[in-house]
Amino acid sequence: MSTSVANPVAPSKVPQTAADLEHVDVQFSLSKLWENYRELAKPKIALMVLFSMGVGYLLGSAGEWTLWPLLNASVGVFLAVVASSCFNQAIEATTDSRMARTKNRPIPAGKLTVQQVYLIAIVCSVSSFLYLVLTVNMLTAVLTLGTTVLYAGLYTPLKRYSVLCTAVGAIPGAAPPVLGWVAAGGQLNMVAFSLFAILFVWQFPHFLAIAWMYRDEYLRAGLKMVPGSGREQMVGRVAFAYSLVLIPISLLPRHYGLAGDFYAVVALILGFIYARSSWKFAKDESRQQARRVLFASLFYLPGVLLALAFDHLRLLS
Ligand code: HEM
Ligand SMILES: CC(C)=CCC/C(C)=C/CC/C(C)=C/COP(=O)(O)OP(=O)(O)O
Repeated sequence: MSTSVANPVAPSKVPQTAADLEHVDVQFSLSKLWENYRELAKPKIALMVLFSMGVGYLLGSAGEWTLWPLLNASVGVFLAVVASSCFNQAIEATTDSRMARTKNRPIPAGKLTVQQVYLIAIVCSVSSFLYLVLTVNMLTAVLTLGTTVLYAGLYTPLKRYSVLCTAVGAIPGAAPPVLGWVAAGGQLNMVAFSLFAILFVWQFPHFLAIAWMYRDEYLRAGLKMVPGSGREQMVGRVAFAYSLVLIPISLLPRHYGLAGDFYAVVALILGFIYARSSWKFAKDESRQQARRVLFASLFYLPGVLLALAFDHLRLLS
């Protein structure tokens, strides 16, 4: 494992004497330390993962859910998300340093070394696996570890070689509700698959909009994230096609009896809003329209999951 990243501590800042040490602002250092670890964990994405997992847990427990197993599953999956993100940042230290969006992450900014981040990744991965085996169940532990392996071991290196990487990355991305489902004792059946399918398809307009916005950065960094080889309107059209496919897919939970008409109506309305933003993006590939697709995606997913959870509880009561 080699690194070209500079030593995080500049020599001029290293305290030389005991008197210097007294002047080290402990509070400042702690807040800096916290900032580094927060950046490593990608907290907003982690929150969305935990929320999706929580909804999967609620649906998988068929009305018999209790708080402790949910908290245990959340701890285990959170550790795996941190591990996944650390592996990703350690593997991509060089490409991250070439993009404005990622160049201030702890490794390219010289605040943590590649080795330190790999160490955190391994510790979090092992802790996640053991924690889930001991407090939840073996299936959840194995699937969560598999999710990290797929994300860090396949998707992340593939970004440099093929645009198909995003279809691979969408598999770990769609795993969270299934992890919650199996943590609650649910079987790996078509019902669990319907939750997976919603997140899987949802991701395409989400990351196509992002890939288009950052296409120049990705190109400079040598990452193959944008389909269509630069052809006009290609990215928008693909995003729109996926947003249309998402509409019938989003109705599967109703088909399997997880939720009822309330959910179906909300899913149709949100699906229409998401498809409309993608359609506008397809017609006018601009930064503003791409941002709107990203915004619609971040509104769609929690909205659909909330409606699903709410309607499921309504049917049970
Ligand atoms: C192949 C799949 C995915 C790719 C390539 C991807 C990529 C990205 C990127 C690059 C950003 C940063 C956008 C920016 O800085 O402007 C982002 C934002 C975000 N993504 Fe994804 N994403 C994927 C799947 C997911 C999944 C599965 C979730 C959650 C379950 C998710 C949740 C989010 C959230 C919440 C944000 C906003 C974060 C923020 O504003 O800091 N993404 N995504
Ligand atoms: C254990 C578990 C549930 C893990 C889930 C991992 C996870 C959140 C996957 C999301 C999907 C994804 C491909 C994100 C983008 O990564 P990127 O490398 O393209 O993002 P970046 O360019 O910002 O690093």
